[in-house]
Amino acid sequence: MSTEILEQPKARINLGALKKKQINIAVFGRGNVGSVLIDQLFERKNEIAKRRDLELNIFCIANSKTALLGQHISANWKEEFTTKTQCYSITEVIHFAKTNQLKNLIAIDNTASSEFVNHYPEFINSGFNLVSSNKIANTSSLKFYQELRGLLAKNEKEYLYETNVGAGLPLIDTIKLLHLSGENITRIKGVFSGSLSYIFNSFSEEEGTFSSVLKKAIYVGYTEPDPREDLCGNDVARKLLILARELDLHNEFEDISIQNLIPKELRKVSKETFLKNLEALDVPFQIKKKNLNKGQVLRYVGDLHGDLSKEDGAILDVSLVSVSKNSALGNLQGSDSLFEIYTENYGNHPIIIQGAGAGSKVTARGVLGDILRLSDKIK
Ligand SMILES: NC(=O)C1=CN([C@@H]2O[C@H](COP(=O)(O)OP(=O)(O)OC[C@H]3O[C@@H](n4cnc5c(N)ncnc54)[C@H](O)[C@@H]3O)[C@@H](O)[C@H]2O)C=CC1
Ligand SMILES: N[C@@H](CC=O)C(=O)O
Repeated sequence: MSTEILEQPKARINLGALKKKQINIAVFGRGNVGSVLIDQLFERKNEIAKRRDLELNIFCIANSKTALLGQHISANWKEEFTTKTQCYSITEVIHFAKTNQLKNLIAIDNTASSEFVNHYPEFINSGFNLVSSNKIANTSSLKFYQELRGLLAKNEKEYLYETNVGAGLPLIDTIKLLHLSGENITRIKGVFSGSLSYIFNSFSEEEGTFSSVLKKAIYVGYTEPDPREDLCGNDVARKLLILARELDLHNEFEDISIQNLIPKELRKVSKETFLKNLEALDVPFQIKKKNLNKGQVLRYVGDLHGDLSKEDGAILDVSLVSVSKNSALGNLQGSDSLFEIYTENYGNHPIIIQGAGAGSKVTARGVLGDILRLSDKIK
């Protein structure tokens, strides 16, 4: 019997040359979060291409006034942004995507602008998916919120916003899954703000004035573009409302009871005047600190409670409280947020999610996570 050695057939398919799925990204807002996100995208691009067969391509980078548009923007974007930008409108960006036949589109909203949110429907109708760190769309009227979801479903588009609550922490996804799987969430309580966590953790422990700690929080990028949004409680209130709506509760922003931390005379002045007068906060907060009992510290807390099984049964409170230094909330360090999620089956032992609740790096990483999640969903 003779044995024939068969020659191995030559591979006919060059797998390396197979086209990767190209995801075309327009980034709006190139401030703290936006610019770190763009850098992270360029840093991770090759690794992601290798591991996920995805080509993440940025074709637009814009701030409030000007935009850089190009089929493939390079890692040298900062320099190009100073030399090659143009005034733009959203319609022009959409037109650019159409004429260049760009598919698999994602618009990223890293602004804090309500005006920009008004363009979401235009993006969706033009074939864009959305990712946002901006919390405004989810905290506008319930009517807008529901219509947006209707429009997304009609156009088979996605909208991800994991960084809206807890920056890079996996919070919204966890709440969504618990709720969808039928685990009854009965209460969510905690320190929702990274900046206010940092401010009260430092101020309660250290000798410095309130304004000096606040200035540092602004400087490192923990606060909102207008820090009054944090200090007046709106930012924490928004986060509370976003979580409430994830649980299908029908609350409006006006339903939230909010303790405003800004002295009355500084609430309506311009941002510049406010920033020049931060020292006006020193005495009121020094008094609050002095009035604390031994072993207590200040924490700014959000609380979603009441009857969460009824659409209109929830109570939403945002307030400054004194807690024992030895409690979970009292123990917080740095800019950590802490979310206690109480559910029927977990009883009195809440699921706890804790970690940095603000900062451009963790937030940008969370936005990048949403881009990757969305890229997987795009067929
Ligand atoms: N800083 C943080 O730790 C976190 C921030 N966020 C959210 O991220 C968003 C951005 O925050 P930052 O980067 O700190 O703000 P930033 O003030 O540093 O940057 C905002 C950017 O948006 C641009 N912009 C404003 N209006 C615009 C418009 N109509 N069209 C296009 N661009 C516009 C500005 O020119 C600027 O480039 C905010 O919505 C904030 O709530 C969310 C989680 C954590
Ligand atoms: N200003 C916010 C930033 C994240 O949402 C905060 O302090 O938590």
